[in-house]
Amino acid sequence: MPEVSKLKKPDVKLVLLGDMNVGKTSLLHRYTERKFKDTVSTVGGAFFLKQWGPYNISIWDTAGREQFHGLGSMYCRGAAAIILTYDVTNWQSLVELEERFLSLTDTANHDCIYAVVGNKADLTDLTAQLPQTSDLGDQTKSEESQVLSACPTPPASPVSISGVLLRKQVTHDDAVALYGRILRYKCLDEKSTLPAEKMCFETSAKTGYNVDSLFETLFDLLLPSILRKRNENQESPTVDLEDCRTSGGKRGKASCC
Ligand SMILES: Nc1nc2c(ncn2[C@@H]2O[C@H](COP(=O)(O)OP(=O)(O)OP(=O)(O)O)[C@@H](O)[C@H]2O)c(=O)[nH]1
Ligand SMILES: [Mg+2]
Repeated sequence: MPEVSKLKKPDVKLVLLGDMNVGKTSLLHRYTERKFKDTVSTVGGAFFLKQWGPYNISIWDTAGREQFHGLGSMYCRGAAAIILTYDVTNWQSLVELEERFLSLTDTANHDCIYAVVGNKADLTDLTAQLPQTSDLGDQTKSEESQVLSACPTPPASPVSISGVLLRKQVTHDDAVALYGRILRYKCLDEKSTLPAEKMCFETSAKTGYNVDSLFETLFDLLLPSILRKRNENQESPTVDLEDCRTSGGKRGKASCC
């Protein structure tokens, strides 16, 4: 797997959360391996280390199945960024984020960054069906031009290249509204935190649509956390047990609101 190593010490932790079948594992495969592969439903969780410039970012892919729910808060402990993933064709997958997954983030860092991500956009949007240039070799680039020349302007009617588009069940506005509720749950001021327009994405793990943009936006936003952590480690090379106990100790919902 390119740029992925299991030996280096991670600087920060990013966690993918969301219901089963929304495409968390596929998003990670697409980003790390540049492919859309067959997946099996994740058991427990899986860990990848991504080298981002001189920094190492651990990315945790978690299981969405209810039976693994208890593990979620453990995976979120000390997280610097959490991707809350839903499926744009499945309204319930957005509801589950709020009802089942949001409370798991209580163990994340107090300054954790949240992204709300609607995956499988290729099923509902024509633009998300076009292959992403960054993922294409020369041969596939010419295939892309064929697709583009066969479709010089996007058709007005919802007819897709690969078949009939599905009805979008979750709109961008629904995701933005959820992002606002997440900020309120976290007792964060909307004016002083990252804006919803920047933190709500629609992606397709299948075509690669917006996948690099999602991960790389988050990595850039994580830079201050990484630098702070590296500074702290240089200043105090000894282990602070109190800090260890509370590093994931985000204030609980009840205590902050
Ligand atoms: N059309 C389309 N299908 C997708 C996309 N992403 C994932 N899938 C399909 O959705 C199914 C579930 O994908 P996974 O990546 O295994 O989902 P998951 O969220 O990791 O599921 P759990 O591990 O059970 O929590 C698979 O059949 C994927 O091929 C996408 O962007 N577009
Ligand atoms: Mg999975």
